[in-house]
Amino acid sequence: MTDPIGMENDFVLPVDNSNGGKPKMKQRDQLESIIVIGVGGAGNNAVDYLYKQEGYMENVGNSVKHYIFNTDENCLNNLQCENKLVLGRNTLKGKGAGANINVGQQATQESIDEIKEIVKGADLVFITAGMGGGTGTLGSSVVAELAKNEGAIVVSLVTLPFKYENRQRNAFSGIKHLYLYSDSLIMIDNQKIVDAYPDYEFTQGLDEANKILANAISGVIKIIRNPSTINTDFEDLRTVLNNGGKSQILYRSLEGEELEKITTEPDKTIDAIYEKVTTSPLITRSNIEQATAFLMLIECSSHFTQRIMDQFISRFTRHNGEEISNFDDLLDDLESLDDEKIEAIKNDGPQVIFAYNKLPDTEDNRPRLNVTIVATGMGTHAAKAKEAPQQAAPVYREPVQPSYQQASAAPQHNRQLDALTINPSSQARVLQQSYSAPATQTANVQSEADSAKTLNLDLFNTLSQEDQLKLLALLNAKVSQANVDQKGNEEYNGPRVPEDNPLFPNQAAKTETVTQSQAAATTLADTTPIKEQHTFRPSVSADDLSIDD
Ligand SMILES: Nc1nc2c(ncn2[C@@H]2O[C@H](COP(=O)(O)OP(=O)(O)OP(=O)(O)O)[C@@H](O)[C@H]2O)c(=O)[nH]1
Repeated sequence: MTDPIGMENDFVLPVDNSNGGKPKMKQRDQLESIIVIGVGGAGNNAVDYLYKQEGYMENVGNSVKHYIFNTDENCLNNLQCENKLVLGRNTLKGKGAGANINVGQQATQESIDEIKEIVKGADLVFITAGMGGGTGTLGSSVVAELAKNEGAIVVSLVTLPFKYENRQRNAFSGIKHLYLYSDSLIMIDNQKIVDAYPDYEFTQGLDEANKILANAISGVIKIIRNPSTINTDFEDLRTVLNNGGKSQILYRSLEGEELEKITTEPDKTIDAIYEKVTTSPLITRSNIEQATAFLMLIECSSHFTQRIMDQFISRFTRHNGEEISNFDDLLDDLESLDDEKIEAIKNDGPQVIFAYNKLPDTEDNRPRLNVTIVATGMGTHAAKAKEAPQQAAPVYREPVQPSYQQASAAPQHNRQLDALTINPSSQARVLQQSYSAPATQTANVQSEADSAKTLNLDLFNTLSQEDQLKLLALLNAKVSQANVDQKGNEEYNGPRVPEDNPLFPNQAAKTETVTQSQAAATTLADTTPIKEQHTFRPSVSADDLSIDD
């Protein structure tokens, strides 16, 4: 059946490189370890879909290990993938988890030793699962956590249930956990299949979702495995995913009519291509215009000239072609090019790492384009700031206004309070929810001689309520400013390179740190989810406060 809205993808396959030769694969011992794991029925089907695609195993999949995990042994036996693991076999005896997410989680935990062995030494692990069912919903996050503990990049691709299944609560419980252990989480909304393909036969509709999952997986593998004229590799993927924020993987294959006017009306055609690449009828909202880094593989026919490539990539990076004003001056005076001047050069827009491959010409000289994109940084502070460049000081998130602030007027000038300084580099354990701090907590107060003496925060309770309000308001302002300074430096200079940003620290550990600190002292304006909190929260503890007398 033809695609009714003309937007779905062909399958991703490697292409000949521009020299006309076959792509040369790396030697086996040079290869990163890539593993694809399908957990539960939907996850198993997505891996099976990959298997069945003509050319996938020969061209992409052979250097990758594929596994299907399920509590339901029958389901495993009906699929082609030969690496199968029955989860919780001792307890469930090969029967399914019966839509019970706790049963699925326990079954997966029962098989933890086998899973650890499978993900041992992995560099990149793709996990696919259907959210809402018993096995994949929480089983996937158990697998993701084990993979992350191995130091792997974890890319999770999941489906959200149809509305009529009434499994949304389970589904979001799964997403919440999986998000913690995933460097990238791609969600396909099954309900959107109904809207986009209402007349498709049921399984054919499901396959449209499976196709997107499969394309995302094979597209990323291609980006890091296949040599091209301009090459990208695993480390590029690591850099881009290390950029933080939400990420999205997009793939689109276009040709014929869709690109007919690429040489005569490039602007219009590029707008149309952009629209098609960035909107998929099934993937949940991507907000790709907020991305702060892109990894792209562009495979295209000779119609894509230098000028058209410039226009096309700039469409994503929002680069408007304006010259950097002082660029020539800098070039003319290289001898005086010091660190300060280099620091002042603005990288205006998201970073792009791209691979390029020329597609062989067809007999009828049809324009062709395959584009695979990993976009990251959506929903981050930097991305928001790009949307609102007029803001003088970037704001990470809308803090919930604490009640004490709503009640108080703007803080009055107070020499002692004004001199308050904050060390923004410490972990988040902010101010007490109530004004009375535990007697054990202290703040450092600096005398004029700059020697620190200690103020017991019990003293805080001796202040009048008005002074307490002033102090708290001022602290909050200082925290925001410190955060702005710190994050501004880190995030406005483009994506962080791995050296600056420890690679994928154990997310579980992160969560624990924040949870402990939350227990120690509840933050004043705290309604942010744990992961976001870890990333964006102002970081100040009572121990980090000092007051210049
Ligand atoms: N797109 C797509 N979605 C599927 C497919 N199979 C199942 N789903 C969805 O995934 C959800 C979970 O179903 P399964 O993966 O079969 O469930 P499970 O994780 O194996 O859990 P149990 O069957 O309870 O052991 C369902 O509610 C469906 O919404 C599929 O082949 N394609």
